[in-house]
Amino acid sequence: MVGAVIVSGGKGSRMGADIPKQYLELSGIPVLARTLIAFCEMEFIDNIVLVLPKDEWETFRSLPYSFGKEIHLAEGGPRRQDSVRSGLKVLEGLQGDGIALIHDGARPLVTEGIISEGVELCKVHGASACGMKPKDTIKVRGENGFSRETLNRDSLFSIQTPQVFELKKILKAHEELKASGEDVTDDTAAYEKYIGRVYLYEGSYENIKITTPEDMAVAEAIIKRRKVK
Ligand SMILES: Nc1ccn([C@@H]2O[C@H](COP(=O)(O)OP(=O)(O)OP(=O)(O)O)[C@@H](O)[C@H]2O)c(=O)n1
Ligand SMILES: C[C@](O)(CO)[C@H](O)COP(=O)(O)O
Repeated sequence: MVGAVIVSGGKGSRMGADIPKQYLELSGIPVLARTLIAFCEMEFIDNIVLVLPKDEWETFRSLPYSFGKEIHLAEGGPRRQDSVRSGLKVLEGLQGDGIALIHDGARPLVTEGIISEGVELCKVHGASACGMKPKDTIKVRGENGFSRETLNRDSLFSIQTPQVFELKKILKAHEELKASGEDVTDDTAAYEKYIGRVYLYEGSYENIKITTPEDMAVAEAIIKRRKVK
């Protein structure tokens, strides 16, 4: 079985909006609804778990959308990794084992191709995550503000979601991570620490994370361009 955990338990503090960023509308449809629709349209996805702060469950249930698949709710935690763990546990209750896709609720422009390629590559390599080569030169900045080093861009990859794993393995990695008290910024880091390597494939420069206000304008422009194409 294949399940998706969509994490939307964050505060959206960098967006600085009056409402949680997942309810901001892009061409009339909330960010989170766009993300869920993308996953609900995929026939091979058996289960969808949405991680949300408990006090947003009613707001979510009152959204005027029928997603065509049951959306199971899990409670968000203080850090992204806590929200992911919470979602994976609910997914384990639903399907026991199989494959788990983990995706940011704040990445509404993910495509069918990116999702299905991630699953296929996970089946071949054990784990996969998409990303893109950075377009800029990447430097290490020293504490005093001066440049310290220029990294070799050929081997750098800016990581996105979905990230795809065997459910039991990524849950084990997250349980170990919790016990260790360490922080990570994505699930590949948890997997690499306790399980093994992750195959990295090309996502899209359009698969952006809605993080700061200008991301909304960029996302609107991408949606308009897709309509014209
Ligand atoms: N405790 C958290 C923190 C983040 N996320 C989710 O992880 C994704 C990526 O996080 P980010 O874009 O950083 O969202 P926020 O944490 O909400 O943003 P900010 O850091 O600006 O507050 C988002 O879909 C967010 O809702 C989550 O489920 N639980
Ligand atoms: C998971 C992620 O989107 C991969 O790029 C990213 O690490 C999330 O980071 P954030 O600081 O929680 O936005």
